[in-house]
Amino acid sequence: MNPSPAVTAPVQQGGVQDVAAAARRVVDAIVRAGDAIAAQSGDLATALHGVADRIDLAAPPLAERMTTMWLPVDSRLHNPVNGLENPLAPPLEITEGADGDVAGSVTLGLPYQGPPGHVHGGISALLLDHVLGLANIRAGNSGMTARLALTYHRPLPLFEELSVTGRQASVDGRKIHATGTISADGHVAVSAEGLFVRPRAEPGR
Ligand SMILES: CCCCCCCCCC(=O)SCCNC(=O)CCNC(=O)[C@H](O)C(C)(C)COP(=O)(O)OP(=O)(O)OC[C@H]1O[C@@H](n2cnc3c(N)ncnc32)[C@H](O)[C@@H]1OP(=O)(O)O
Repeated sequence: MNPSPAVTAPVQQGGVQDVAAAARRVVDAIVRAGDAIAAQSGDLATALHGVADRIDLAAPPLAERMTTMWLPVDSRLHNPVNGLENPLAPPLEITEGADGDVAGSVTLGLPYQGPPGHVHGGISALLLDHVLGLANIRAGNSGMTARLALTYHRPLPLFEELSVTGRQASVDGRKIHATGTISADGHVAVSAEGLFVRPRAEPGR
């Protein structure tokens, strides 16, 4: 039997992952500081634009980047959930369960706030869509999200470690069902049922 495809990417020190981590820190600091940085806003904006200009100068043409970033390892590095090279990714730390399930842990700060002190519901959907998708990839049968039904049982706290789980439940032709949860302090706060549809095979493939 083939081993299930890996859904985690290697952690690297000193590369693009460090730059993404620094950018994440900037986002968090801006949201935490709020009006406290109003007096320095001109200087700060100029400095940050300067950093963005340096990075833009080094970036390849978009079409080139769009090709290389979908190589299998790169897609695990740049996605907006556990992609360590993507500053938008919280990032969720993924572990692959021995039983084929996928689990993740993450602690979310103020940039992800919805209700006061709690996680925005759309962020929960993002985490679960991704982890259910990864569980399907691990199971060797994956597809596009066609429907994602979420139940919000209780508010999900910021600043506490959250556990995210996903598992493939069944496969019916091109239709794949997967389920998952997000828990805090051992209590399920959000549960999900997803329908994923494997794209039709292209003619000649
Ligand atoms: C590290 C890498 C990270 C990897 C993990 C990432 C996971 C993230 C996953 C995503 O976020 S994907 C992006 C969000 N999803 C989309 O953009 C999908 C947009 N929709 C589509 O592209 C198409 O609608 C889709 C491929 C889902 C289905 O189109 P098809 O033309 O292949 O479906 P078709 O009409 O042939 O239906 C096939 C079966 O699925 C059913 N179906 C399709 N869409 C449905 C739907 N929306 N709700 C319920 N059932 C649906 C349909 O009824 C039918 O059932 P039966 O076989 O029983 O008749």
